[in-house]
Amino acid sequence: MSNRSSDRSSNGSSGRSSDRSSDHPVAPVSPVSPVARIATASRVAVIGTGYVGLTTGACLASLGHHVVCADADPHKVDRLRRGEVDILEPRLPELVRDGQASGHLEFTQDTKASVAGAEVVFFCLPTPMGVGGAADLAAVEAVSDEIRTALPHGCVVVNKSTVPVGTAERVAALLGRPDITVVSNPEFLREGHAVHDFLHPDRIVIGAAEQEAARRVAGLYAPLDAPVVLTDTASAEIAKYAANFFLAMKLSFVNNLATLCEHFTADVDDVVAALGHDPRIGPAFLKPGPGWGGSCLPKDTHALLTVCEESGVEFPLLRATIDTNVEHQSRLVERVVAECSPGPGTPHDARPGTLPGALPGAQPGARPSALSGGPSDGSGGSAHGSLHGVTLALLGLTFKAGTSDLRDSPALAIARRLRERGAELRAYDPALSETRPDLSDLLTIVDTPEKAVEGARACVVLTEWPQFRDLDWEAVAGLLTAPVVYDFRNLLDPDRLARAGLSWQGIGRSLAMVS
Ligand SMILES: NC(=O)C1=CN([C@@H]2O[C@H](COP(=O)(O)OP(=O)(O)OC[C@H]3O[C@@H](n4cnc5c(N)ncnc54)[C@H](O)[C@@H]3O)[C@@H](O)[C@H]2O)C=CC1
Ligand SMILES: O=C(O)[C@H]1O[C@H](OP(=O)(O)OP(=O)(O)OC[C@H]2O[C@@H](n3ccc(=O)[nH]c3=O)[C@H](O)[C@@H]2O)[C@H](O)[C@@H](O)[C@@H]1O
Repeated sequence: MSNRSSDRSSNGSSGRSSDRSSDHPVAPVSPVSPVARIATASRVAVIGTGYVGLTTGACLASLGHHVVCADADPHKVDRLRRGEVDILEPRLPELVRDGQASGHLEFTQDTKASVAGAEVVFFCLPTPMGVGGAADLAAVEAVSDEIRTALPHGCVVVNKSTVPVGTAERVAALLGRPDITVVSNPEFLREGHAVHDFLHPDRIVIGAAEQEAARRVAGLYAPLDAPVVLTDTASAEIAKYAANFFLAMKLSFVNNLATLCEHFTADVDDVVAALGHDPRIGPAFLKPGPGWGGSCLPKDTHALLTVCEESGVEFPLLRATIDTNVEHQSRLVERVVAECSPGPGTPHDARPGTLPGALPGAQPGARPSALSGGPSDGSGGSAHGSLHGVTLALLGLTFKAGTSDLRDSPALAIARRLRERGAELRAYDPALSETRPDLSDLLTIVDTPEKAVEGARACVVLTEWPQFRDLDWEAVAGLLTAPVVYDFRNLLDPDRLARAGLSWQGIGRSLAMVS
């Protein structure tokens, strides 16, 4: 394609306020600075009003475009028409209500009707993990079929969903409309920062076989101050998977690094700080945790793996990235099992220092050779320990702080493994205490942290909600039967916990180092 180029938008590059260079899971939600409105408004349809579609629709409307959003879920459409947004995204409810009030934003359940008069039609449809790990394109295919005859002559169909390479061509074939160009315009927003990221993107990637279609899509974003990468559809599709794969790779790297640090009584946070000063590496996205998850990183890495396997392309790093995540979670679970299993000589109500591998929480530094990690031989300790009769308190269930999304949450993956080992689980998550999703086959959701820890054998922090830092840890110590806190986000202040009489166990950091 002739328009392969990497350039900057006409607005230049200054002034963007993206906070991703310092991105880590506990980053505060960044303020969204105002963005100028468009000079020439377009008529846009957005199909699918989830995290990506609703954000796209509401933000494009805020720029001055006329947007009709369609969704197959009638309840969601009803709620949106009433201005009710059921996902946790700062500023999104306001943008939805403003868009409706100004007449720039409408919602319908009628997908076919939504495209009437549209110059640009966005697909923001789910592409979940399907059989064998491949991306399930059922929604994309169904909608292509549904709207093919209703699309206005010469309009542009834009795929914002994350899809395997070749999908733009496939959608074009399904539409069977030579007058219509299918453009790939992958989305890079993060949940919990969706509006900010949409209005202040690091880059806008547009893949198209026709310059005119690419220009029309780029024009929609004209007020945003962002670099635009114009390319072909295959490159745009690969760029999206490559970004999520690279992010996952950083996390698998840092989680393995944490294990290495545990082995040598080093401090992973200091190691990352040292790495991060090198501008070729940077500090972002290197916070160790309970494994990476969420609605996209797991499904996208698996989908890319399937693409590689099907096309006969070897990409060993990708397999290693996925496997490392699973192994990391096993290691964390085995740590808990090894220390909390009510085996001989491990009484349920043991005090600090009497647990195998536990650190004397009230005396940081008293055992400098003791690591926050459990067995560091890579095996993660005994795989045979049982947690039958053991109650554990889980703090945090969402896949990261700032969202209520549970899709592929590492917290749930760890909970499932602990449950398989026989543990009774009581969980508190600030984003779920009102909605209380039914997870009754796995755990009990309670509405305060105190109810979670009362009578529990230990507490496991799985999501980095900042408010956990300020819990009444003295009260927690009094409610747990053994005063151990597994901080799998390195969120808490170990000295603060020690003062409360709790033994803190983080990832990749020894108590000797943190004190
Ligand atoms: N969630 C995220 O942070 C990001 C997601 N993506 C990608 O964007 C795509 C959408 O993701 P989300 O917005 O998270 O999904 P979502 O699950 O939140 O929303 C999808 C919406 O599409 C609707 N839908 C499903 N089938 C439909 C049909 N046949 N007709 C009309 N509406 C239909 C659903 O009712 C739902 O409201 C996926 O490919 C995802 O990988 C890309 C970047 C960020
Ligand atoms: O394609 C997508 O859907 C999106 O996927 C991720 O965004 P998101 O799923 O919102 O979540 P992230 O903030 O990337 O976090 C993913 C996982 O990594 C974990 N994480 C993240 C950063 C870190 O330093 N450490 C860490 O453990 C989080 O806790 C979480 O489990 C990408 O960051 C977005 O750019 C992308 O658009």
